[in-house]
Formats: sequence, structure tokens, C-alpha cells
Amino acid sequence: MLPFARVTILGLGLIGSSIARGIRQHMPSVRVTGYDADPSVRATAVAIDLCDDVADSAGTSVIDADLVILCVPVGAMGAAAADIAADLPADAIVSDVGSSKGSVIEAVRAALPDATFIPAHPVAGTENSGPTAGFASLFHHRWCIITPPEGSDSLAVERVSEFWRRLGATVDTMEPGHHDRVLAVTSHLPHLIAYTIVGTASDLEEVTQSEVIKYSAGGFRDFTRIAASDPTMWRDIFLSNREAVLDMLQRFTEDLTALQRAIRWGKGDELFELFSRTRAIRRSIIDQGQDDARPDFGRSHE
Ligand SMILES: NC(=O)C1=CN([C@@H]2O[C@H](COP(=O)(O)OP(=O)(O)OC[C@H]3O[C@@H](n4cnc5c(N)ncnc54)[C@H](O)[C@@H]3O)[C@@H](O)[C@H]2O)C=CC1
Ligand SMILES: O=C(O)C(=O)Cc1ccc(O)cc1
Repeated sequence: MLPFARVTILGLGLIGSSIARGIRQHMPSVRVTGYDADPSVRATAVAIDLCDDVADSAGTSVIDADLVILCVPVGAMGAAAADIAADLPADAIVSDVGSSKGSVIEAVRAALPDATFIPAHPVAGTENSGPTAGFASLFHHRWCIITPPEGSDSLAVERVSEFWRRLGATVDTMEPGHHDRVLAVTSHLPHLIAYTIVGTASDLEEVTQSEVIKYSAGGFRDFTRIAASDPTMWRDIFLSNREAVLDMLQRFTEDLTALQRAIRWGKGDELFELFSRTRAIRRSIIDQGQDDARPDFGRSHE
């Protein structure tokens, strides 16, 4: 049996529109209502026939929903939740897709103290944003981490888990604080490093902009893809997962300083040992079939 019959998606960008498309593909009998605060996004959603219905306000979008998914930047989760507070059916489940969990749980709980809130994070995305960037297969064979706060209703957790399995994801559950530490090192720090390296390269006076672009084969090119990620979304992630990111950044800075010393003092064996270890990590990820499934890495959208 389908876990939900009427799903409302608040925020029709990359993730919201991918969920809408995934529902059409995998759960075609489910009715999808969408809402976005940006009128031009709502107009695009209507033009591309993304949902069964695009509502004019957040409140009207949720009136008969049994699942409401907040797909807005993490800094806007509290406001989006407050906008539906007066109209949310008592038995609806509220979920989200935010990249950080602790601060989102706090903000949504403050706005919707009586709602059943089951937070989730699909660990799948691209550097693109907006309603036309989404695609139905985004979540296929990717993790979706559910982070139920203590005391969560287990049936509600199972229904949200089943929803994500139907979209093609593999579901895991994690304590919210642990999630934020794990993602700080596997996702947030890599983005910070990419933003830094691309910014540094463009600031270097002796390297002109045209040379940066001209010679951007290989490693630098990979960094520019990540550094093209949405500025609002990533500003919000760093501010909301501040403690964990600062902690991991401290560790990273120490390790970088150690590498700096190894280079300065010609300690080739130290460099070789690290690079061998990291090569083995990459190879074990590939062996486990967890290499990149994004379309720009050679896989089809559908
Ligand atoms: N982009 C990615 O690769 C991934 C993003 N996420 C998370 O998903 C969420 C959404 O990200 P994207 O879809 O990439 O962003 P996006 O920028 O493509 O879409 C966000 C949409 O939310 C709308 N919005 C903002 N405030 C709103 C409000 N108060 N009410 C209604 N609509 C509002 C915006 O107008 C925009 O259309 C974020 O929390 C992000 O951390 C999770 C996994 C991957
Ligand atoms: O495009 C990439 O490389 C990503 O890392 C996408 C992504 C961004 C944010 C998330 O919370 C999860 C996945």
C-alpha cells in the first residue's frame, strides 16, 4: 500500500521538483500539490505541468495533505513551517529535505509544536537549482537519511521511509546531531574547500581569469562544478551547521598544516603514504558501487 495519498511540496526547486517528478513516475496515483514563495517559480511549475495543482498560498496548499515536505533552504524552514501552521491537518505528517538537521528540527518544532515532524535528508543533488533542474531519477540508489527526534512515532517514521524507498532511495536512520557531524565532513567541508579554491584562484593577480578558465581541465574543473552550487542554500547550511563545520574545519586546517610541513621539508614518504591511503578510499567507494550517479557523470536522467 502507498504510504501517502496527497503530498504537498513547499519549495519547487531542484529537490522539490525532483520529488514531484519521482512521485509521477513511481506513485502515479498520488496527488501532488506544490507551492513556492517565488511567483515566477510557481508560473514555471504550472507551465511544465510539474504538479497536479500549484496553490497560490502556503496555507491553501496543505489543507487536505497527508504528507507535507518542506523543500526550502534550511534558513527558511522555520518561516515555511509557520506559513502552514493555521491550515495543517492534525493528522498530516510534516517532513523536510534539509542538508542540516539540528537547527531545522528546532525551527520547525517552534513553528509547529503539535505536528508530527519526521525530518529527512536525501543525500543526492547537483550544483543546479530551480524547478527545471530536477529529474525523477535523482534519488535512485542514493541514501536518504531519516533523523527522527527522540519519541518520534515509529509508524510515521516507517511511512516516510517507505515514501523514500518508492522514490528509489536507500533509507538509513541517524540521530540528528550525528547526522550533522557526518555531513559536515562528507559534504559541507568539501563545498567550503571548493568555494575557497575557486575564489583564491580568481583572486590571484598573476593568474588572469581567462587562464583559470582556459586551463581548467582536471581537478580545478571538478571544484568549479561544486563551487557553482546555490549561494543561498550553502550560506544557510554553513550558518545552520556552524558548530560541526567549525570543528571539522579545525581538524582539516591541522592536517593541511602537516602537509605544508611535509612539502617544505621534502618529506616525500609522508605525502606518498597519505596519497596511497586516499587512493584506496576512492577505490573502495567505487568497488561498493557508490560512485557518482549524477547525470553529468555519464548516467541518464530517466
Ligand atoms: N541542491 C542539492 O543538491 C540538495 C539540497 N538539499 C536541501 O534541499 C533544500 C532545497 O534545496 P534546492 O531544491 O536545491 O533549492 P532551490 O533553490 O532549487 O529551491 C528552493 C526553493 O524554495 C523556495 N522558497 C524559499 N523560501 C520559501 C518559503 N518560505 N516558502 C516557500 N518556498 C520558498 C525558493 O523560491 C526556491 O524555489 C535545501 O534545504 C537544501 O539544503 C538536500 C539535498 C541535496
Ligand atoms: O552536487 C554535489 O556534489 C552534492 O554534493 C549535492 C548535494 C548537496 C547537498 C546535499 O545535502 C546533498 C547533496
